[in-house]
Amino acid sequence: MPAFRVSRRIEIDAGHRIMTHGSKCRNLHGHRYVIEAECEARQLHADGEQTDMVVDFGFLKEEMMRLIDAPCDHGFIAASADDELLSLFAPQGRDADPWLAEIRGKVAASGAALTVETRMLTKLYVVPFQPTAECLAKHWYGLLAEPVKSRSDGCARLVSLRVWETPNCMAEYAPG
Ligand SMILES: Nc1nc2c(c(=O)[nH]1)N=C([C@H](O)[C@H](O)COP(=O)(O)OP(=O)(O)OP(=O)(O)O)CN2
Repeated sequence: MPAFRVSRRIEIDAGHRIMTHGSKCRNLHGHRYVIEAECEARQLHADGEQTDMVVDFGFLKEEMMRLIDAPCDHGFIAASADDELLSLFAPQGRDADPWLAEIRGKVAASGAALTVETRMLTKLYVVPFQPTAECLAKHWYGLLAEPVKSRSDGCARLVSLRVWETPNCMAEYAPG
């Protein structure tokens, strides 16, 4: 079946580590992540402000900035299971255990937790998985799928979400 596809990229800077990695990715390090959302529609909008579009690139950018850039850019992305790492971020003068329990509660309830109530007031985004490119692609796909549908008045669907960690390394999530 023929279809139209459009895609939009944003770039963010964020730190992470893969605690189970056998080599250098165990270290705290950062990436300029490139994130690309691809959307598809069988038919273009027939009328309104998105006439002859799958979804307005501007709407797609707004949603990617709200859901991905705002919580993660210039932040640190951490796995909720990474006790050693999270203890480094616990605010000074506070017992780390209740702080961590609160964050894990938010992760369990909402799928992720954003806080700047940390040591050095660092922006911290905690997720219930290891922050590999694959898992981040699936996570961001999950956040973006519904807004793509609603901002396109049901015309478009999110086909895939790609995450480049480096110019040479990309992971894609596409539920099919
Ligand atoms: N399948 C995956 N493999 C790796 C991931 C990942 O998310 N999914 N992540 C890492 C590290 O985080 C690392 O930053 C990237 O690894 P690597 O290719 O070794 O990085 P380079 O700096 O060598 O990349 P180049 O662009 O080739 O210089 C490891 N593996």
